[in-house]
Amino acid sequence: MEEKAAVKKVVIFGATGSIGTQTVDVVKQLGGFEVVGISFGSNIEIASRIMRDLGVEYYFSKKDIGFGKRCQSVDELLEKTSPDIVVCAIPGFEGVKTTFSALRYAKRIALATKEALVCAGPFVKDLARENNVELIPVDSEHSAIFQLYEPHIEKILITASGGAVRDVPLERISELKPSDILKHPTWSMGGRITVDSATMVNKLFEVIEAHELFNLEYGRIDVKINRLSFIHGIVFLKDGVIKIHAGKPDMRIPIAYALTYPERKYHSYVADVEEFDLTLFDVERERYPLFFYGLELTKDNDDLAWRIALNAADEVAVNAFLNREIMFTDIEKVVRMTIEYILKQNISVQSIEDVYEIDNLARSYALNYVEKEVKK
Ligand SMILES: NC(=O)C1=CN([C@@H]2O[C@H](COP(=O)(O)OP(=O)(O)OC[C@H]3O[C@@H](n4cnc5c(N)ncnc54)[C@H](OP(=O)(O)O)[C@@H]3O)[C@@H](O)[C@H]2O)C=CC1
Ligand SMILES: CC(=O)[C@@H](O)[C@H](O)COP(=O)(O)O
Ligand SMILES: [Mn+2]
Repeated sequence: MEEKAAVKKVVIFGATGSIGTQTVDVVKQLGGFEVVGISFGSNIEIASRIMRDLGVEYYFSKKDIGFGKRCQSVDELLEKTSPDIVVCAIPGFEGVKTTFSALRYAKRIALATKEALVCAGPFVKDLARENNVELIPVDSEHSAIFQLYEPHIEKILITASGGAVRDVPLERISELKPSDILKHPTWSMGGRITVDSATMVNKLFEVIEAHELFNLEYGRIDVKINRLSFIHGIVFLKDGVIKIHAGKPDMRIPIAYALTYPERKYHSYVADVEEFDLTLFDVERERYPLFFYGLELTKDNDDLAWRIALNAADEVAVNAFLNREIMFTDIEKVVRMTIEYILKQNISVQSIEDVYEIDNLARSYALNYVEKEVKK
């Protein structure tokens, strides 16, 4: 008789967000997974709904939701729940910190928080190896490459949608407001990543993420625009074979794969040939200056310092933009100036403590720069 697989215990960090709530949908369809704990920021309404709906016992948040068992820290949440899988889906540097916690307790991390690999890729990978933690990407393009991956790779390609600015005349981009930039053409996501799609800082993060996950030199990672986000990733093998990963944009698919890997158990809509969009366009240099600025930096600087500064400054600038304190095009200034400041300090990142220190330094610089030089 076939043995029944044990139910897997899951903790979701960032449960009330776009990835978090889609993870809840997936778990409900799949069966065989029990959400034993969640963390969230301030959305008590959605958190309460998830807790009740799934019968979640533990949570961590600065807010008290009035029922369930509230933990005092992320570490306590992980200690109490002993999860098999942690879904890391908190954006920004807070997401980096909580991913480090997950690396000490989980057997598998379903990683949406790409910032962890951008700011601290080598440390994240070392800890995963030492603690025997499987690191499975959730980011759609990286899930695609992960699913296609085999040795003998010549190069890979990940796609970009082009974000909200892709069809806007260049001279009008600076006028765009948060409500314009938050209209993503293909995906429905949280605020930070949606703005990052428009600057293509998201794609710069993803190039770095692919470099870390698949140990590929930057020169072997290509980016093209696919307007419907129908193609997610392409792997070019040395024997001439090209493998394409495609399908309608739906984050539930990579989330489910990260939970069920190496099996596939999730059911979703299957696109018909009439819906295929296999056309790829070049990324325009003038439209996405930060993306190209960052790509230049990958060429001769493999130290982490500029990457930590990139994330910190972008986080500060995107917040300021969403709060209507700076213009969309000011994001570029804040990020460039902060990276240049950090590069001048000539700090080599040797430890996780250094990562925290540089984040602090870059964040303070960026905040000050926004306040003194760019605020409207
Ligand atoms: N959304 C997507 O399709 C994709 C997202 N990603 C990555 O996944 C991550 C999450 O993105 P997304 O789901 O879109 O983001 P959202 O903004 O939709 O959700 C963020 C979640 O994190 C919580 N949160 C935010 N700040 C804190 C904090 N300081 N402490 C504790 N919890 C916090 C929020 O809580 P609350 O709302 O309750 O305050 C919310 O639950 C990001 O790293 C993003 O780059 C990657 C690929 C695709
Ligand atoms: C869904 C997902 O993986 C996002 O990271 C996506 O890549 C964002 O869209 P852009 O291609 O516009 O950056
Ligand atoms: Mn992506």
